[in-house]
Amino acid sequence: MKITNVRTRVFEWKGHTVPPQAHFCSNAMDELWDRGDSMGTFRFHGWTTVEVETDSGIVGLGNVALAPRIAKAIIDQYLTPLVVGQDPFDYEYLWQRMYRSTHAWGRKGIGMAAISGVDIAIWDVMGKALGKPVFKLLGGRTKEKIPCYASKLYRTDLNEMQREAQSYLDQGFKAMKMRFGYGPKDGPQGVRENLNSVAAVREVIGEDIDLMLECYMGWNLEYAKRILPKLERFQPRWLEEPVLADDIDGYAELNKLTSIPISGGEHEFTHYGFRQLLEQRAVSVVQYDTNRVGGITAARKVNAIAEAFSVPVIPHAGQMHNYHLTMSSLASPMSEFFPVHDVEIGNELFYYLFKGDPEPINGFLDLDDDVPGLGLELNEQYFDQFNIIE
Ligand SMILES: O=C(O)[C@H](O)[C@H](O)[C@@H](O)CO
Ligand SMILES: [Mg+2]
Repeated sequence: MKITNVRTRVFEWKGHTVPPQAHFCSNAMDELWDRGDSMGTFRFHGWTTVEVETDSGIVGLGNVALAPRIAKAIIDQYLTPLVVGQDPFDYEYLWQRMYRSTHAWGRKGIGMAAISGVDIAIWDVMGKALGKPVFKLLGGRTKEKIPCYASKLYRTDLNEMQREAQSYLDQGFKAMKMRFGYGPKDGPQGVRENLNSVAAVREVIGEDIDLMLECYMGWNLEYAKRILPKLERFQPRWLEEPVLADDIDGYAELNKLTSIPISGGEHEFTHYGFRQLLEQRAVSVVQYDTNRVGGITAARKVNAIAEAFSVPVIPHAGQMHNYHLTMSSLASPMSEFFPVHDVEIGNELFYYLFKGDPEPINGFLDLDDDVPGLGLELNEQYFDQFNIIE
C-alpha cells in the first residue's frame, strides 16, 4: 500500500457562538495589562482535517485543532512531500522523517501539531486496512469501558455553575472539571472568588465525586503557592496548568508543595517533552492531546514512559484520537469528556465537524471492537455552518 495524497481542509465555524464572558477562564493572557477578551486567543473555532489517501482506496482521517491555517500550510508544503509514495505501515519511519526534517522549527507547537494530524490519519489508514479499531493495534481493550469526567463548568454565576454541576450528577458522571475565573491580577478578592466557586460546586456534588480544578496557565508560581493550601480542604483530584507550560521548575515545586496533585501536558510535545516533565516529577497526571503531542506514534511512547513512572495519563479533550490511547493502556485510567453544547470555547466544535465519537452513559464511554480505524467520519450535516478552505 502507498500513500498517494494528503488532503487538508480548514473548517472555520460561522454559526452561532455563545458571546464571551468576563472571567470565563483564567489563562496565560491574564497577566498582561490589556484584560479585554483575554480568552480570545484560546478559542478553538476552526479545525484542520487531514485525509491521507492511498492507492488501495482507503482514506485515513486526522485532525489538528491548533492554528488551523498554519497547520494546513505546514502539512501541504512540508509534510505531504515526505509521506506521499510511502507505505503507511512504515509509520515510525514516517514520523521520524517528518520530525527530523522539520526539527529546526517544528519539534514543539504547531509544527508538531501538524505532524500529529498526519500521523493520526496514518493510523486510521492502518486500522481500516487491517479491519481493526486503532486501539487493537496499540494494546487492545484494557477496560470494559472508559470512565470519563465531564469537563466544562467555566466560571460564571455561582448558581448557574451549581445547576450545571447538578446536571452532570443527573447524567451519572462521577467526576467533573471546573475552571477558575480569577488570578494574580485580581488580588485577594479574586482569591475569594476562586475559593467561593469551588465551595459552591463542592456543595452540590458532595465529597464522593471527583472534582478537578483548571487554571489554564492563568496563574504564576507565587500566586499558586499562596492559594494551594487554601484549596486543600476541597480535596481536588488535581489542579491543572497553574503556571506557563515552560515553567517546569514551577510545576515541580507546586507538585511537592501540598497534597493536591498538579496536572499538565496539553501544551507539551513529544516523548522528549514528557520525559523531562516526569524526570522532574513536575506533574502527577499527564495530559497530552494526541493531535498535538506527535500523534498516536508519539502518544503511545508517552504512555509507556508514564507507566514506568506510575503517573496516570488522562489525555486532554477526550475525542476519538485520544480515546484509543486510553482504551489501550493501563497507564490511562480515564478520559476527559466535553459536553455537547452551543459553540463557546470551541472544544465542542469537534462534534459539529466529526461524527462517530462515543456518547457517555453514566460517566462511561466505550469503543466498538468491530469498527476499523478510529471510527470517525466528517459530519457533513454542519458543513454549511463552516467556511471551508481547501
Ligand atoms: O483541559 C482542558 O479541557 C483545556 O484546558 C480546555 O480545552 C481549555 O478550553 C481551557 O479550559
Ligand atoms: Mg486544561
